[in-house]
Amino acid sequence: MYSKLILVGFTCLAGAFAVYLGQVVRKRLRQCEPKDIHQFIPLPPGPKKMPIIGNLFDIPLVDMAKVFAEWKSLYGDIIYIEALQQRIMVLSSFEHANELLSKKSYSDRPVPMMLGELMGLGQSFALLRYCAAWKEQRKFAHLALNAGAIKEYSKLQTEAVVLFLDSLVENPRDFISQLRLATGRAVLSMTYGFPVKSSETMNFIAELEIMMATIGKGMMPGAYAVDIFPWLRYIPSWVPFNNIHAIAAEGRTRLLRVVGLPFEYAKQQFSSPSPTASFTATCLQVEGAADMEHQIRWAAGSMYGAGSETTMGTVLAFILAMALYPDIQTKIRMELDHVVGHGQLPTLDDRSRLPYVNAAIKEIMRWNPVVPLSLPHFTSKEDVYQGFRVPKGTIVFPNVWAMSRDNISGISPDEFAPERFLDDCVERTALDPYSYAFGFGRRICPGRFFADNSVFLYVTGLVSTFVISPTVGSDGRNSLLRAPFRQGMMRFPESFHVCILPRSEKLAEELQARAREMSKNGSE
Ligand code: HEM
Repeated sequence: MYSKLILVGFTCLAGAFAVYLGQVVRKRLRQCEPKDIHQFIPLPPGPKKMPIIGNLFDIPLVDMAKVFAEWKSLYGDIIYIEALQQRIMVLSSFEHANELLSKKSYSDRPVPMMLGELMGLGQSFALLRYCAAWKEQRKFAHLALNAGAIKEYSKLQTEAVVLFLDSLVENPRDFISQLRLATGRAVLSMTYGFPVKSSETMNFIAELEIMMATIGKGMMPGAYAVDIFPWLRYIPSWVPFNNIHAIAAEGRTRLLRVVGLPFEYAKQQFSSPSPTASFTATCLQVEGAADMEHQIRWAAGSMYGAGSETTMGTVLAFILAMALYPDIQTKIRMELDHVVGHGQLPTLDDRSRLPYVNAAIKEIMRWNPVVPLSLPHFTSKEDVYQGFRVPKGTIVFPNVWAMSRDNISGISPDEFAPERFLDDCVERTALDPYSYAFGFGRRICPGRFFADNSVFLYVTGLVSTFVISPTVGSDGRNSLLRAPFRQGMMRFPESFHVCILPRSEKLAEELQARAREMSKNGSE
């Protein structure tokens, strides 16, 4: 009897000890995981690092995306570099970018210290970390910019395009600054409900463009010393040669102005008897909007920076392509004349009947993608992918430029050829740029439907009413082939010259009459 009791007691003790031991082992393993185990896993390949500075001198200062694409033949599709402690991974194929950024959902963003934290732009959802505030702003953007909601804005988008085309009749040489104005007008009007052609719009665009220059500079990795050595922020402002605080204060003041003032206008407009449809008005209608005003203000304040220059750069690439490829311009025009009517400005309703135009729009986004390294994502935890370790805190660039260079269709990637997207022209069509040009996963561009409609209206408006050609002179086409491209996060042709002439005097007069009519109907 006693021996039975002892046996049962012993068995219970042994069982309890085994359970305890299991828990200890599991806990230890959890502590090891993932970090320690990952230490033994190799990082993805990349150029050899130097002590302390890493690959600092390997990182190209111009055409970064193109150089990274060339590295593909040396290191493969997943490249890893380090510069001054910053880890960077470049994904050069659509499959890897889609797998990591969309399916595994690397949705965080790296935030530059000067621009994001010291100036305060980190409150804008384009630069917010992956957090509750980002989710709120993102919901607002989805509400006001989804494929159905953007129909509200087609009138203002058409107005901005007509004003641009009208300006070309009188002043074709000024097409770049006129296009900057037009794309800015459309985004501001959509965001806050300003009339497309108004003095408020002009004033805000002037201020916003100054802010854009600051943002353009601050987005470059390591633009300010404080981005690389964040502790510099603690050096007091009275220390000689320390201008960090002065630069930050100036940027912060300007930013608060350009985000705050138009929002106040939109709020007033919203409470008037006949409010105009706009991004802000849509958000203010949401139940409980008063408690979320801060997020609405910053969601709206994100639009100009993200939407104006990207659209402009895309249309500039199209204008360059039309001067370089007159045969393709003729094909687009023939389709427009045939489907919509000679010299008629197409509307968004015509789009589904214009396959060649749609292929040409895809081709602009592929030929010279305006954000060739997209916007960087960021890893908020350790990971292992394809046998490689992906450390926490790695900046991840999807190399859109490399993705756009595919040869699947058999047509050289350097050629501007909409045919590569048409089933009846090639055996295998090229990878659809809508799958990569607007980014990936939860961070995908929320303005893509609005942008796509704008690009359609510019492309069709330009070709149906004007002829674009190289400027007269022996070196016309050659100088276009050497057109300088803006360097930085955004890449687009700048300061190039083309000849833009109306197809006929009658069409020019019709355009002018239409622009006058719009001004009379309350735009100014
Ligand atoms: C042709 C024009 C455009 C292109 C090529 C473009 C491309 C992109 C890309 C590549 C991203 C980064 C996505 C990612 O991180 O994975 C992005 C983000 C963004 N875009 Fe666009 N975009 C365009 C126009 C617009 C327009 C017109 C708007 C607004 C009206 C807009 C608003 C935004 C915003 C707010 C973000 C940040 C999203 C976030 O971080 O959650 N974009 N865009």
